[in-house]
Amino acid sequence: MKIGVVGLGYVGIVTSAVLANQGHHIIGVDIDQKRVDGLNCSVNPIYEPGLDELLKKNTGRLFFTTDYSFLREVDLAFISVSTPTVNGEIYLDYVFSAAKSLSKVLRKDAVIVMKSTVLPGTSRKVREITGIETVSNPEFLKEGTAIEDSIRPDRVVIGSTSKEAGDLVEEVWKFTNAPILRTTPEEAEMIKYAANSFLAMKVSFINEIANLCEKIPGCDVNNIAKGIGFDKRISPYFLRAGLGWGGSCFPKDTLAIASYARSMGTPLRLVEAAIQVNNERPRKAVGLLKEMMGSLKDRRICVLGVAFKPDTDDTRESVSIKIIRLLKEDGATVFAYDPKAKTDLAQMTSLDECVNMSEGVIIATEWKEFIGIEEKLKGKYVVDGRRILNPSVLGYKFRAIGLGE
Ligand SMILES: NC(=O)C1=CN([C@@H]2O[C@H](COP(=O)(O)OP(=O)(O)OC[C@H]3O[C@@H](n4cnc5c(N)ncnc54)[C@H](O)[C@@H]3O)[C@@H](O)[C@H]2O)C=CC1
Ligand SMILES: O=C(O)[C@H]1O[C@H](OP(=O)(O)OP(=O)(O)OC[C@H]2O[C@@H](n3ccc(=O)[nH]c3=O)[C@H](O)[C@@H]2O)[C@H](O)[C@@H](O)[C@@H]1O
Repeated sequence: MKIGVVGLGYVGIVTSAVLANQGHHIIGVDIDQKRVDGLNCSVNPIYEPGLDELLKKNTGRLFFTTDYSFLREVDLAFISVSTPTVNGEIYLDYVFSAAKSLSKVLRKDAVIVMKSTVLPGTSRKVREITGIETVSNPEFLKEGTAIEDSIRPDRVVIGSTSKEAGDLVEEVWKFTNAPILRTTPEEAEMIKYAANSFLAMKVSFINEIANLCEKIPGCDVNNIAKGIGFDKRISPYFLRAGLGWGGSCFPKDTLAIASYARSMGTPLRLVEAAIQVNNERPRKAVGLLKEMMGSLKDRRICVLGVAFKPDTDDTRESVSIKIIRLLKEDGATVFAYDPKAKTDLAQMTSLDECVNMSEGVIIATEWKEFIGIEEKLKGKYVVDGRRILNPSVLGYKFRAIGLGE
């Protein structure tokens, strides 16, 4: 098929590469000229394991442009533009702007596929604006394992009002062999928010249990997570206690659905509580350090990990960035190291420099590279925010999330 992909970010580039690899011809459109020029010269603006290789392997079937008119002949066009929250509410202008541009160029029998995460009713509105069948096909990939998640998703959700349009989208994802759920567009949109909210809530739940475990001598939240995770009804996933959830999606999606629900007169109290618990996590990390070090004024602190999670260079809503800000507010001099991500807020150094120059260390992201660095950390005040260190090696200048004294 000839497929358009509008919005070349994490989702758009991965979708382009994966579908090109299935033999489709992809025309990717973005408003960012630099991004498009880079992609046409095999310069990938994002880091995602395996993505560079997949893009290179399929260069013959991938074309990137800022010009929507190249989409005239496509059978379907994905919308994968950003849907941020502004003042706690979803901002849909990028989606509607993309839809208007598509309406000027697409064939009337083409299909628009909404991959962006949008509130219930948005895909239907895009259909009204464009006069073109619009199918909701939410994306569930995780950064860091985006290609694998896209090729082998747990399920594919297709929400359509037209059976034929839904069938066309089903045809595209048939290769995944994943269970396919056909729904209304609103149900598909709601499934996406319910999934992200539930996962975020699960993490906030274990983080609250971690807070309690810290008060109980001999109690380690990791063992509690293991113990409850064996129960198939709970499952072991998304029970890693730590410094909370960041990234481009959980924070904005929980806020968007909570605010939407309030506007409908049915607040999502559990989701709101999960957000509140999460908002407290950065201060928690700094608090644990202060419990050991006292005032942080003019003290040198190393933050290990800047990305919101390992295997990505994405720092959007990263807990680490929030921790760096809090440390600076307390007057600390902050150094940071991350294998892939960068920030202007702290002095970026190598791992060894970061640790050696500092009195205190906070592990904010669980990169593999930080596993087994206990020897390097000896003598420093350490907060293990992601539970990757062996507490018995580090002794008394050490605090870990969810570990009772
Ligand atoms: N990042 C992720 O892991 C996931 C993201 N999503 C959802 O997918 C959507 C996209 O997310 P990301 O890929 O992270 O976004 P992103 O911010 O990385 O990329 C979005 C791209 O859209 C472009 N864009 C904005 N307006 C445009 C327009 N009118 N025409 C053409 N291009 C335009 C921007 O220049 C940018 O390159 C969001 O709704 C997000 O919630 C869903 C699942 C996973
Ligand atoms: O809508 C989206 O954009 C995506 O959001 C998340 O994916 P992602 O944000 O890439 O990363 P996750 O692996 O879900 O991690 C999110 C945050 O939760 C934290 N987390 C995750 C799991 C856990 O057990 N504990 C924990 O603290 C991570 O450190 C990270 O900060 C969802 O997992 C995807 O299914 C969804 O498609």
